[in-house]
Amino acid sequence: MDITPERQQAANDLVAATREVMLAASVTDMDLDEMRAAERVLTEVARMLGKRARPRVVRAPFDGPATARSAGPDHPWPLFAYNPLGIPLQIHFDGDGATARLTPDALYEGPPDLLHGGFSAGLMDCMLGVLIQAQGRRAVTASLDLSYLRPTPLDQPLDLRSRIAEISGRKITAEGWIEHEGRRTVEARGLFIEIDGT
Ligand SMILES: CCCCCCCCCCCCCCCC(=O)SCCNC(=O)CCNC(=O)[C@H](O)C(C)(C)COP(=O)(O)OP(=O)(O)OC[C@H]1O[C@@H](n2cnc3c(N)ncnc32)[C@H](O)[C@@H]1OP(=O)(O)O
Repeated sequence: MDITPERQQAANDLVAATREVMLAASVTDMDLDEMRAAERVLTEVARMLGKRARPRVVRAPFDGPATARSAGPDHPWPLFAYNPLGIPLQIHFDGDGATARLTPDALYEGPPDLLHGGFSAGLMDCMLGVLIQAQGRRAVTASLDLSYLRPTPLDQPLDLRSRIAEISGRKITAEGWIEHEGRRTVEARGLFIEIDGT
């Protein structure tokens, strides 16, 4: 990553604040005038930040997850620290497995009071894909199968887990699941194919 630690921290803080704004803007029940005033402020902020922009969101280094994995389970790897659209995760690695804890808020609602299934799929793709990345392998998702076993609630802590199931040449199969209060709500199985390049 070609930015200094101070800039990384400032970018992470800005993204975290943006996420707060996204949630507040989605659920606000203020008066019309106040909403319009907030919109003007946000438009101005967007103009200010957009004066000098990169073509893409900052990428974390490829070997970040592997470094976190070798440092042990107490050194989580942060995901989506640079992108407010992603669901931020702190992924802990332990050998061939990964875990993360998340409390999804109103931004991630699908059915009333429940986590949107598309977000569950994205979370699983990340839990599986980053675990593979943490083994030092460059791989992309070829297929991802999900079973939605029971509804996944919002505003409650969820445990996300993944593990490597099988490696055969370039093909890596990984499994993952989402748990609420010890019961699985979603299960996933993904096939990842190793690729060349960066
Ligand atoms: C450059 C970027 C660097 C990135 C560095 C990593 C960054 C890490 C970030 C992690 C972040 C979180 C994880 C996000 C992960 C994504 O979101 S990845 C984005 C979504 N995925 C994609 O865009 C992939 C698009 N698909 C492709 O590029 C190509 O189809 C693939 C998957 C590379 C395979 O193409 P290919 O290399 O030509 O493979 P091919 O030789 O046809 O097949 C190889 C084997 O795989 C099997 N296979 C291939 N596809 C399938 C399939 N869909 N179903 C079943 N079997 C299949 C074949 O049957 C074959 O099996 P064998 O005959 O060897 O037994």
